[in-house]
Parts: sequence; structure tokens; C-alpha cells
Amino acid sequence: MKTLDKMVCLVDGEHYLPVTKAAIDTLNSLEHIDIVAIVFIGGTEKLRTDDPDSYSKMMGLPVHFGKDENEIPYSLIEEMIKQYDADIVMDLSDEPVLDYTKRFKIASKVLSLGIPYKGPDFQFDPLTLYEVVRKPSLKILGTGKRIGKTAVSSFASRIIDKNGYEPCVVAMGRGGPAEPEIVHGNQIEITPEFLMEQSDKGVHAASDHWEDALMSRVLTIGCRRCGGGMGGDVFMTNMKKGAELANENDCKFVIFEGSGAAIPPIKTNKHIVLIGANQPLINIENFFGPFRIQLGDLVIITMCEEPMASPEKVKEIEKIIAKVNSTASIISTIFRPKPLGDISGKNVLFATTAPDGIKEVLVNHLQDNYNCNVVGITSHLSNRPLLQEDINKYIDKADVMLTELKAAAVDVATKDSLDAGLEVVYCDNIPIAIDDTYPDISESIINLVDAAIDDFNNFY
Ligand SMILES: Nc1ncnc2c1ncn2[C@@H]1O[C@H](COP(=O)(O)OP(=O)(O)OP(=O)(O)O)[C@@H](O)[C@H]1O
Ligand SMILES: O=C(O)[C@@H](COP(=O)(O)O)OP(=O)(O)O
Repeated sequence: MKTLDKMVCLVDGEHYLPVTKAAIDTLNSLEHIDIVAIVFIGGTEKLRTDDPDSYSKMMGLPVHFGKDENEIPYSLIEEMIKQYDADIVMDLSDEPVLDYTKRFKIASKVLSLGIPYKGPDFQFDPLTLYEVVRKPSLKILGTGKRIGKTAVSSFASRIIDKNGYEPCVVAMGRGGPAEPEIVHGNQIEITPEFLMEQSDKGVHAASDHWEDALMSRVLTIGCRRCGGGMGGDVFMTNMKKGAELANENDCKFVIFEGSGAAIPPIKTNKHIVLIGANQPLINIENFFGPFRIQLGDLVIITMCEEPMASPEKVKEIEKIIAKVNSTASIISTIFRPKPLGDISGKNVLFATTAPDGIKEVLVNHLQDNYNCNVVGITSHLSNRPLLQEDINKYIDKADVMLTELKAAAVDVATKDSLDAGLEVVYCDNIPIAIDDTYPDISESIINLVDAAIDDFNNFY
């Protein structure tokens, strides 16, 4: 049975008023729709009156106008949703009043108020947010794949753990398990041989929860997800079950980690949003980039160095974030590799998913800081045939396989190396602020955790 939807309609002056009125009457005649307000969003070509009273009289419903007829009244739309406690916004406007960018901006505002935004051939739905966590929590989400959510999540959980908050991480991924899987990263030793055993069982042993468990040594819960909508909702996930497991387990703070640009469908107290400086500006500034940015209490921009991004591009991204979300702290960062084992004096083959253009920087960092000799590097960890070629090329010269725990790290890199008698050492990626004008990353994370705990205590 359909419930009654309180609807706010967006109309313009490019439509002849009787045409708009006919559409409004059609909608209002449907039993499940109750139009509570109309917002006039611009356009003058067929507009005979811009007097709200006479327009409202003609429509037989309250019509609200913005202050400037040449601007889309975004705030007025938000106000009307709140004032009328609307359930849905229906867009009866079109070009030239609205273009794609303006429509995405309206969509972002409507979705962040938790209701759908609908037009003749589209509907965007708000995020699914299950209210299941019974502990203070935060989520880490991002604007794309491989922009550093796992690296930052591992870094954050280590800091949070070190400061005595007893965290656990619930991660979802497209290679995650059918049932949420608990990994006691704080208790078990995750060796290459152990990961091989997992991989031999047919599971994705480089999935994010294994990486989190290995890098941060805290309890992690691995979940799966399939599909990712434009606003970040997923088609299918077992993360709600994962959250319920976190409730039952021995931890006091929960970190939910997104996958690609998909957002954990769990209501949390605070949000860290990650943006890759390598991503096209259009995806950060347009579409549902701003929707994600506005969720952030802390926004971390990753990969803020050449060749991924020029200093000018990083500044531009910072400007976009500050415009969309003036209250969030922003930290621009780079990643540097940190081996989890001793590689000093060794000949190293390094396997990574980092872009080719940064290879030399990574090799120099490893050689300068870990007293090793990098005999080969492959950036093809996520392309099995090319990875195999690179491994064949260098394996005879190496004593150690140093690899990120991602993609084909276990089933190819670890397997080949163990077979060839090499030692396998896994490698973390550490976020570092690009200069000291930015807030300290660790301090910012701890402040956010404290704020999440306050928020949780106020609510309960
Ligand atoms: N200096 C660097 N410059 C650019 N990229 C780097 C650098 N160092 C590491 N990287 C890459 O950054 C990426 C971080 O990956 P990570 O798994 O943390 O991202 P993610 O957002 O969690 O991805 P997913 O959506 O798969 O969960 C890796 O591909 C890593 O190789
Ligand atoms: O399955 C997972 O855990 C992650 C990461 O897998 P790797 O790419 O690290 O293997 O995939 P995603 O979140 O991008 O869907």
C-alpha cells in the first residue's frame, strides 16, 4: 500500500502557466500525492506575473519565489522541504532554467535532507542509513577507488587504538565475504603463508579487512557489497550484519570503511571524506562530488603531488571543498610506503598499485629510509598478466617481495615469491600532510573521535 507523499514541486517561467497548472493538477489528483508547496526556480519567457500572491491564487497552492530571479533558489528549496516536512521533491522545470550541473546541485541538497529528488525520467534516492550501531562511530568514505580510504582507515585505527579507544573496523568491498568475517588482527599473526591458505580456499585474501587487520592490528570485520549508485548507495551489502557483529564484539569505537565511491549504509556520528587529488576536477566539483564533500567533518585530500596533481590543482580542490563545506577541516596529503618487516640490506622487488609516474619517488623513499636495494618495481599489482611479466623479469634478482596487500598481492605476488623461496613483506601507505600549515592528521582524527563520542552520548 502506498503512503501519502508530501511533495514539493519545482516550476519555472519557461512553461506557460496553464501547462504547469495542468501538470500540478495531474499530480495532485493521484491519491498517494499531496502537493504541499511549489517553488518557482526561474525563467521569464512565459511568465505573466511574478507576484507570489497572484501566482499562488492561480495555482491554488502556495508558490514561493527566491530573492533573485536569475539564481536557482537552492536554500529556498531546502527551507521548503523542512517547513513542509516534505517526503519528495518533483522537478517540473527543464532547460534552459536548469542544466545538468544545477540539477546535480539540487539533487545533492535534496538527498542530504534525506528525501528523493524526482523528474520525468529520473529519481535519485537518499542514502540508506541503518541505525544499528550501539557504539560511537565514524565512517570513512571517498570520491573514488584507490584514493586511500584503506590507507587512512588503517592509519586512523592505529592512532585511535594507541590512544586507548579500543576501535574495530568494519570494511566492505567488492571482493568481501558472503557472511561478515571477523579477523582478530589484534590476536592472530597474519603471515604470507596464512594469507595463502585463505586464498587457496577461494576467498579474496587481499580484501580490505585483511589489509586493515594486518596494517593496524585491530579487530576487523569484512563485508561485501555489489553495485554503487551515483550518490553512493549500494545494491547489496551485508554491512548491516557487520555492524551488528561490531555491537556484540569487544570494541568501544567503530570505524566503517567505504568501498570505491560507495558509502557505508550505516548511520554514524562523524565522517571522514577522502578525495584523490589525481581525480578529474569535474568529478569533485560536479555531479555527486559535492554531496560527498558536504558529509565530511574532516576532509583529507590524498596524492597531492606531481605527477598526480600540481600545487595549483591542490589549491583549487581545497577551494572547492571550502565552498561546499565551510566547517570541515581540510588536510592535503601524500602517501609514502612503510614496509611492515625488516628489509635492510636486502634486494627488493616492490609491487604496488600506485601510478607509474610516482615509481621513482617510491623507490628513492624506500632506499633512502630502509637501507634496501630495489632491484625491480611493478605498478601492475591490479593487472595479473602484466604483474606476472614483471615478476618473471625481476624475481631472480630479489631476496624479498615487498608488496601492498591489494588486488593480486596474495594469489600472484605472494604465491610466486614463496614458490621461488623469497621472503614476503607487506607494505603500508602512510599519509603525510604536504606541509605544516595543515592541522596535524593524528590530532585531527583523535579530535573527531572525541566529537563522535560526545555526539553519541548526547543522543543516547
Ligand atoms: N605516493 C603515492 N602517490 C600516488 N598513489 C600512491 C602513492 N603511494 C601509494 N599510492 C596508492 O594509493 C592507493 C591507496 O589505496 P587504498 O586501498 O588505500 O585506496 P581505497 O580508497 O581504500 O581503495 P578501495 O576503493 O579499493 O577500497 C594505492 O593504489 C597505492 O598504491
Ligand atoms: O574487495 C575489497 O576489499 C576492495 C579492495 O580490494 P583490493 O583491490 O584491495 O584487492 O575492493 P573495492 O572496495 O574496491 O571493491
